[in-house]
Amino acid sequence: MPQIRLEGVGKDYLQEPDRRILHAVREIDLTIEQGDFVFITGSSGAGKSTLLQLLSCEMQPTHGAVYLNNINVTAMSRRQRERRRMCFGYVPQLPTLVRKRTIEQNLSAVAALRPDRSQSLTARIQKALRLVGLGDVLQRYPVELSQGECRRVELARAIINNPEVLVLDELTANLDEDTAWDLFLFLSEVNHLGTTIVMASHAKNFVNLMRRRVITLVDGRILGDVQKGRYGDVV
Ligand SMILES: Nc1ncnc2c1ncn2[C@@H]1O[C@H](COP(=O)(O)OP(=O)(O)OP(=O)(O)O)[C@@H](O)[C@H]1O
Repeated sequence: MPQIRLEGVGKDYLQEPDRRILHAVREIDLTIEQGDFVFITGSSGAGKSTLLQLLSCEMQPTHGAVYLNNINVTAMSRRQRERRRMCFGYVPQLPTLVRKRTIEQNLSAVAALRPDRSQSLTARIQKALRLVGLGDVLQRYPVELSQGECRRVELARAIINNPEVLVLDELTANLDEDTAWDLFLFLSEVNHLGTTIVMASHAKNFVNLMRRRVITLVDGRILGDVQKGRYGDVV
């Protein structure tokens, strides 16, 4: 049974000021199995971020349905959908750390959603930060960290509740090669332990080195879906 299945999924946006309808994602049929590592590639505006938000139930489609473990999530109430969303760890494209909160406060809001009696919140936060290669930054504010460190904090927040699926939107954009490579190696290990990873990326070199499943979007449609693919593969 596929972990995630999209059937005829489309997303339209109403564009201001002329109220033109933009078909950002069109009639997508897609299945993702538990343990897959999938790159979503395509040029700017191809619909990658929209597709990630649709498949992780962050956004409702205009057409079609999203199934998680064969259950139609699109047909659920908002509250039921939000509960299902707990199985995802999501790092959006734009930074989302709250500037006026410490790193500990930023992570504890998410960690508290899935309490674990065997460990304190602080211990869990420290562990997640260590896993992504960060030292003691608990009492620091986002503005006191580099861009790469902030991305790592966002990744730590995404993994803290042991999600079944990690959905990552341009996690390594604007990071130096060493930092990006460290993150790709970390993600390989997480995937090896069974977590599904779906990642939008422009990082051509890394996509080519990793040789995982590569989905290529063009104008909101899937043009290529290649196992052990390379950036831009369409067959
Ligand atoms: N909230 C929105 N309202 C209106 N149009 C939107 C909205 N979000 C995205 N779009 C448009 O939908 C299309 C797809 O956007 P999306 O962000 O999914 O593409 P992308 O492939 O992730 O692009 P990039 O690589 O630049 O991040 C673009 O033309 C974008 O301008």
